[in-house]
Amino acid sequence: MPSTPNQPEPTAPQPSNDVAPSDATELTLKDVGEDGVLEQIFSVLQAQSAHPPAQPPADPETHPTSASNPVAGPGDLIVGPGDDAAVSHTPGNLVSSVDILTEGADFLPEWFDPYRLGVKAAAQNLADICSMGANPHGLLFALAAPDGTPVNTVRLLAQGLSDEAARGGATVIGGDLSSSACLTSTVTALGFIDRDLVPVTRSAAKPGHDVFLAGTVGWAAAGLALLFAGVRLGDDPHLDPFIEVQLAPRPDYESVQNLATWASAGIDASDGLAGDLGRVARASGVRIRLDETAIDRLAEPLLPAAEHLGTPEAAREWVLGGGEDHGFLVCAPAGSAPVGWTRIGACEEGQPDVLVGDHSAADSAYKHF
Ligand SMILES: Nc1ncnc2c1ncn2[C@@H]1O[C@H](COP(=O)(O)OP(=O)(O)O)[C@@H](O)[C@H]1O
Ligand SMILES: Cc1ncc(C[n+]2csc(CCOP(=O)(O)OP(=O)(O)O)c2C)c(N)n1
Ligand SMILES: [Mg+2]
Repeated sequence: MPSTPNQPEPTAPQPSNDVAPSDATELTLKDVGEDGVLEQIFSVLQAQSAHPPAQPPADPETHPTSASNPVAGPGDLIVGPGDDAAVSHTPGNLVSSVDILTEGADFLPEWFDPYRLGVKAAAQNLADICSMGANPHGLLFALAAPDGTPVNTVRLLAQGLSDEAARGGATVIGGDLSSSACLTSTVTALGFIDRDLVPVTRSAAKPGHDVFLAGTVGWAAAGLALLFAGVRLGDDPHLDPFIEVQLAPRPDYESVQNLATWASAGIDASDGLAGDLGRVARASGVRIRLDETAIDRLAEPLLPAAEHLGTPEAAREWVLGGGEDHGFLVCAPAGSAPVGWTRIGACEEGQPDVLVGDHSAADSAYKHF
């Protein structure tokens, strides 16, 4: 039976290879020009494909995701970055998604960390592909940045993106550059699903299904609250893991391998567990009842962060309402989830809703506007 969800390892992801920052370290995008920036990005991506990524140590007890055994992606890249478009030899049906990270809405300059932002840009897109039951293949990296941005910032971004892509079984296959008043990274992810498999959509939950979680929920929200309160990585080792998940979420890609063979409906929890399940409930026409004991269990590890901020009740709120960990939520027949998944509730007949006790939480998803 599925047990405790995987805990993120507290170790920070680090740039994986020994690419020298080059003599362009102090130079800006304006100094080197568009071709110069591209050269820098390509050198990071090429070094990446020459060296398999070094992985932060994972504790197999708490983090079954085998970081040292990246998920193998489908398809072969025939033409990579540097031409008008990438060309891939691909199996299966195409699965595609895009997500934006923008200064102000998704991170603040006060805690901007380019390597980790690259990881986050890859993770949030790979999670969308995986939650459909597909295998990631490639990422397209569109970057708009002020012309005074250091070139090394872009190198680190590309490296974080590329390292996390490798962890998810994908590669960076192209992108675009533009100048802008503030930094915006837009990543498009492409993946594939076997033609004989049914994609895991939001609309296929049925009364009688159990609801399962792989990965974490609430850690990124705790990290965000800490960052807003002025806490930074390195200030307190007990708080670092939360900030780490906010800055560089690392979804449990291993658990979603073969998802389409056993799960019916699914979503990655980017906007909050209850709100995202609300989307599943509405799309499927089911009522989801969450197990309060499971929610309390998920809240427990967040208590150090909540107590640090003087708001112990926040732990539960982060679990139900916090996004950005990119934990995976699926609805599937009881008993069908493999090891690594935790049962957190069930689907039943009724008005579409997400119930925690008597409380409806279906409309709590994070909204940009
Ligand atoms: N600007 C847009 N144009 C077309 N479709 C969009 C746009 N923005 C969002 N969507 C679609 O709306 C749905 C919900 O988007 P979103 O909330 O961003 O999903 P997710 O949390 O999976 O990233 C997705 O299918 C997405 O493709
Ligand atoms: C400065 C700042 N404010 C707020 C947040 C919180 N936040 C931003 S986006 C988001 C939800 C997910 O983002 P979205 O871009 O909508 O991802 P999607 O649902 O499309 O996958 C949250 C909780 C943050 N990370 N940084
Ligand atoms: Mg989106």
